[in-house]
Amino acid sequence: MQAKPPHSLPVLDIQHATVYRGDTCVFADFSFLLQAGEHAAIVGPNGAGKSTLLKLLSGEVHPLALDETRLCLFGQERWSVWDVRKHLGLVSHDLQRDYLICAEGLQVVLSGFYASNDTYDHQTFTQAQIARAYEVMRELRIDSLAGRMFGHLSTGEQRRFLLGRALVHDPSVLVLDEPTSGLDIKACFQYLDLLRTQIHKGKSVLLVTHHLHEIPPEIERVVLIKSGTIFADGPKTELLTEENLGRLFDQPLTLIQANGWYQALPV
Ligand SMILES: Nc1ncnc2c1ncn2[C@@H]1O[C@H](COP(=O)(O)OP(=O)(O)OP(=O)(O)O)[C@@H](O)[C@H]1O
Repeated sequence: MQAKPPHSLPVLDIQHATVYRGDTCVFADFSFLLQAGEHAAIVGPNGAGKSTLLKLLSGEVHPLALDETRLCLFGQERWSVWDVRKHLGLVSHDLQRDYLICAEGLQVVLSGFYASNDTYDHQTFTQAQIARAYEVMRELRIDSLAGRMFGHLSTGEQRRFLLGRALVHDPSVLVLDEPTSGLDIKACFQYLDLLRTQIHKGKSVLLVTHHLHEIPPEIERVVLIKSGTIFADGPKTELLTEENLGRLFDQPLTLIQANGWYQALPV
């Protein structure tokens, strides 16, 4: 039987996962499926388990080894860190914190090839890899900043470099953790514009957030999670209601919508 190409297999298939962080059971019997080519926004309040889900994908945390538990990436139950890096472009806030402030922009993007927090003497880069890094920086409009130190860049510019780091492998899926938090309106809109370009180029996007305004119109599926449990999963147009979001965040709110974008306001 011919093996299916990775792009036609489900990106992510989690079945019956129970996950602990320290003594806290974050997920009990958690299941989630993301098909190839699909986009989804996982929306939940602080402490819902969003970061834990991302760490499950990056291999930083593991589910309990129960008979009924399955965790497949691109159809594979066992994957190497290398496979994850190549197929999943992970952009998380931890990176922004951990990054060496003296790394130059180009090094930040190149470090994606090694999933490290800087480039080091023992790492070598081919001309093709360097050319790819410049291609990504041009696409993200940060090529003129290639020689600037990461610590001397604005938060918006830093975010774009971290997106570049994730894109350098040309992964089929981008996984983003609250990508625009901390950005001003212009930087936020610029970032979302770049993200939408990636979606239009065919990348799947899994966005984890508690900010409704950063869910681009192209992401049509939302998964509402609270206390490690999915309480709704389906079309954004049906699930993003004042009632559902009020229950999700334990906070009455007014929901506004324009051109496929959403925003929550106080009542
Ligand atoms: N290292 C840890 N040890 C013990 N408990 C943890 C640890 N990390 C997270 N938790 C707990 O796990 C639960 C889920 O945390 P997680 O960080 O995944 O939530 P989150 O949805 O990402 O929250 P936020 O939006 O605030 O980032 C929380 O109750 C949190 O206190």
